[in-house]
Amino acid sequence: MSTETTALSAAQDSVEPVIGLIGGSGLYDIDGLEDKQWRAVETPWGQPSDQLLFGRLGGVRCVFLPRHGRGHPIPPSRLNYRANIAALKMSGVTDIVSLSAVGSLKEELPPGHFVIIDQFIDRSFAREKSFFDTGCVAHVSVADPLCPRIGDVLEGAARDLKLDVTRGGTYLVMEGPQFSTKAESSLYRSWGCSVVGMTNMPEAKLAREAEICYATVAMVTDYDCWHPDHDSVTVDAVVKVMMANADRARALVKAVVPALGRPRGLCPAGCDRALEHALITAPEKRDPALVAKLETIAARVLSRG
Ligand SMILES: CSC[C@H]1O[C@H](OP(=O)(O)O)[C@H](O)[C@@H]1O
Ligand SMILES: Nc1ncnc2[nH]cnc12
Repeated sequence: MSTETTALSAAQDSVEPVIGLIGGSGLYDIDGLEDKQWRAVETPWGQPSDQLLFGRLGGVRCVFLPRHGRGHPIPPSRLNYRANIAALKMSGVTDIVSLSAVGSLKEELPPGHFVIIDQFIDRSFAREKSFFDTGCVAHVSVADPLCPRIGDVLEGAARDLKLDVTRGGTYLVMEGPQFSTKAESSLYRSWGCSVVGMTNMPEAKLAREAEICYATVAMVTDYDCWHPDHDSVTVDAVVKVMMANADRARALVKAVVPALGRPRGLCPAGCDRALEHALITAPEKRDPALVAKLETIAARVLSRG
């Protein structure tokens, strides 16, 4: 390789991170952001849940999106997951930290506990799950659906802050909006799942298609409905625990953003190169209208033809 080519690929491989923060139930704003500004972002997939909040934390560029919109008007099945992820990608986001309220499926994960998720079982069924479609087909790997590099940073910060945290756990994504039956809750427990929630899929799959590193902090708010010594989950109970969790969630965000924002090389886990070998439709068979939409999330690979 010539010196010129080496310098060029080194430049392409260096990342100035922009941190995306997706706030779940109870987290509709982020405090401590400097130069903050709510701005509407239109995408070829429609409107995201709300305007996005742009700003800086410790000098690092951040973009916050309240997943359900401010005031929580949108239920999990009606979220425009594609628009949410496309809006973050179009805003330059390279790394997403998803913050979510979840029910616990294990005795040892009580309300107030944080779990840095490493796997999902996706039982959602009434959602658009891919940016790709007839006219441009792609199959990305989601064998490891969460970014371990961001997971390491989250774990280190959570331990420094002395939060009750577990590294690793499977998040069962249900369709909702009703909470689970006791039979469903027992089934998920028998599968070894750690927590249950309604939102992180297809969000994580779409982030992978958009080549954005994605990690989830699941904040336990309840024992769902399986625990003999605890009442079945209600929204009131979730909101109450989330209020108590909110300060810890904000402290964690403040701690991780400066570390995640340091200039770095490509993600060692390859999340940011997920489309490298994923496109299968021959260039001459691609639908130009779909390709034009995909330019917002997959320009890196589409430009090769
Ligand atoms: C308000 S309880 C149910 C609701 O909370 C979780 O949302 P998020 O992941 O955005 O915090 C859960 O998935 C449900 O959408
Ligand atoms: N028990 C539960 N089931 C689904 N989503 C939740 N979000 C918070 N608690 C939940």
